Amino acid sequence: MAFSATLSGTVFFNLDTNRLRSSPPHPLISRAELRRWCGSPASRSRSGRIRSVGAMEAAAARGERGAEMVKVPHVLTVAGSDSGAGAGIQADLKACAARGVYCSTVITAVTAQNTVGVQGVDNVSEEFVAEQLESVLSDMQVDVVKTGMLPSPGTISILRNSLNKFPVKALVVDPVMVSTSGDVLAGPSVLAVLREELLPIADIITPNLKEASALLGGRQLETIADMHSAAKLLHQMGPRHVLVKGGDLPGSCDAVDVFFDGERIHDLSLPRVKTRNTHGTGCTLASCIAAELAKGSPMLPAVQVAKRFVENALDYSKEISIGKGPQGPFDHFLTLNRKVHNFRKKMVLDPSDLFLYAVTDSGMNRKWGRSIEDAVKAAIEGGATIIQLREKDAETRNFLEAAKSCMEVCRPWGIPLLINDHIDIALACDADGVHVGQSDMPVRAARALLGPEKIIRVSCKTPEQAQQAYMDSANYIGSGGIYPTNTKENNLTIGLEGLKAVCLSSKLPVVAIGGIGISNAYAVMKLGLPNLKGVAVVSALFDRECISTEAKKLYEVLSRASSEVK
Ligand SMILES: Nc1ncnc2c1ncn2[C@@H]1O[C@H](COP(=O)(O)OP(=O)(O)O)[C@@H](O)[C@H]1O
Ligand SMILES: Cc1ncc(COP(=O)(O)O)c(N)n1
Ligand SMILES: [Mg+2]
Repeated sequence: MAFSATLSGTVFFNLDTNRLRSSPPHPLISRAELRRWCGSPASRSRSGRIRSVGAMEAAAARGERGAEMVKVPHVLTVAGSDSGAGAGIQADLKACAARGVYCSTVITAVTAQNTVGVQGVDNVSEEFVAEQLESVLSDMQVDVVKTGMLPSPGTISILRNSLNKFPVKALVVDPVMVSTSGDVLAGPSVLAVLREELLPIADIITPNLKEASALLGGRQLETIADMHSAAKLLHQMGPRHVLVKGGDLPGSCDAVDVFFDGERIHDLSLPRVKTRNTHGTGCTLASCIAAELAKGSPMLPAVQVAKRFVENALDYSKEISIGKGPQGPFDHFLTLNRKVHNFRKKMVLDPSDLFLYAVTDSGMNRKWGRSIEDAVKAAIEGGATIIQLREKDAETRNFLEAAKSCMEVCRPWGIPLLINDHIDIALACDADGVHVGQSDMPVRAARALLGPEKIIRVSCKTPEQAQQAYMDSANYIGSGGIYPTNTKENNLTIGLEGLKAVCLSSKLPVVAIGGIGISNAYAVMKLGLPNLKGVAVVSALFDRECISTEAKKLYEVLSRASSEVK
């Protein structure tokens, strides 16, 4: 297939001929230089990596060679500012960032707004809207334009002219008119020009019930059947697709939006989240649609993804409290509601946390008829300094529930909780980190998923593995099996000699594991090895009748050994 990527209009690559050329030939950059900068043709064409001549010149001026540029999907939002940052430009920026898309902004109005309502509106002059549009569209490769508050007919005409001059891949029109608080953001004067100039060139319009009604001259919209008719009538005004949003549909326990593509009606339904934090849902939905379109999605999947994103964000944010008014903003990044505020959150590992490392075992808890939360609680009461959940045969859903409950147990004590192997579960319950074995997810990949603040423990049997763990940005090492153990099948026993070799070569703190219990913990700690910060135990705690008593005894033995070697 002839694949010719037009790279910023100046550099072309053709897969058939395998040739790169700059057009016209660049006076400063030779063809060989061009090829070197752009990297291998195969990787570039597949990943869409590009380099414009302008960017190459800038890199050359900085003395850089070989770096690649990546074209990112780009949404331009033309909308009003919300000082409370729940809706408008601010929601658009957050939505695009959350969806991994670059967002530039042309501000049409500045509102003084909070969770109570809109206290003031100051429209940006039409000339200055035009100037912002020219600045962005003439320079940046905008894929999709999304509109929000367009407060005057003149602003709409200016936008239409800019889009004629700088065509984009798609236009998403959210015909913002009234805020959810009931305040007017764009009066009836915009209706005619909106219908005549913008709707006909829109790829999708996303009115809520009030806006659909206003566009249709005050038609009553009270049922889903009304929304179907409205979608069809609005489609006749020219947009390629119509989404009539039913966030405000009275008496429905689902949030139903009606999508019409000119042929088929789709009722898009998701559970209605019970929350006051719905300020900005419309702006967010339209921005997410724009973001998905900018990534290359077809329309219906873009709308479905966007709707799920809004529902998910509302669900995550249902308990957050910002502002005193009836309609709060929500959290686009799904982070504000983590229940960490009252607790000491471990951000980095303190090596002394490794002292008595308790690793749970579902089989043993079952045998003794204990819940995992109770087992963890007892271990902590007895002196365990860190917990690792190792639920080899639990189903993901049950494991996540157990992990969440154990987090509730650990947090008030300031005890870190790690998840064995399952990075998804660690992320979902906001655990302090993970433990990975040599055949699990590689540490680098785990780090990329977990970010810089989570703890990663990796199993190492040899000095080479210990060095690799350090280079891969693990936080510490679990080394073993020190003694033979029943907990892990076919586990090579490295003995105290093996532990010594790992500890002496490791730049990371080490915790010893494997067959350690009350009878031999002393011998391990008594080695007094540099970096050896503690022992990890499974059966010695969890395969005993009284976990907290065993933990206490172990803690005492370890304390005695470590005070003797100091
Ligand atoms: N409580 C809710 N739970 C789930 N989805 C909702 C809720 N409220 C609104 N939505 C969804 O958010 C999007 C925005 O809809 P809506 O609130 O009607 O628009 P606007 O913010 O423009 O008034 C729609 O997809 C709608 O279904
Ligand atoms: C500046 C500005 N633009 C748009 C909205 C609508 O918000 P919603 O997303 O709740 O419809 C708003 N309240 N303020
Ligand atoms: Mg809206």
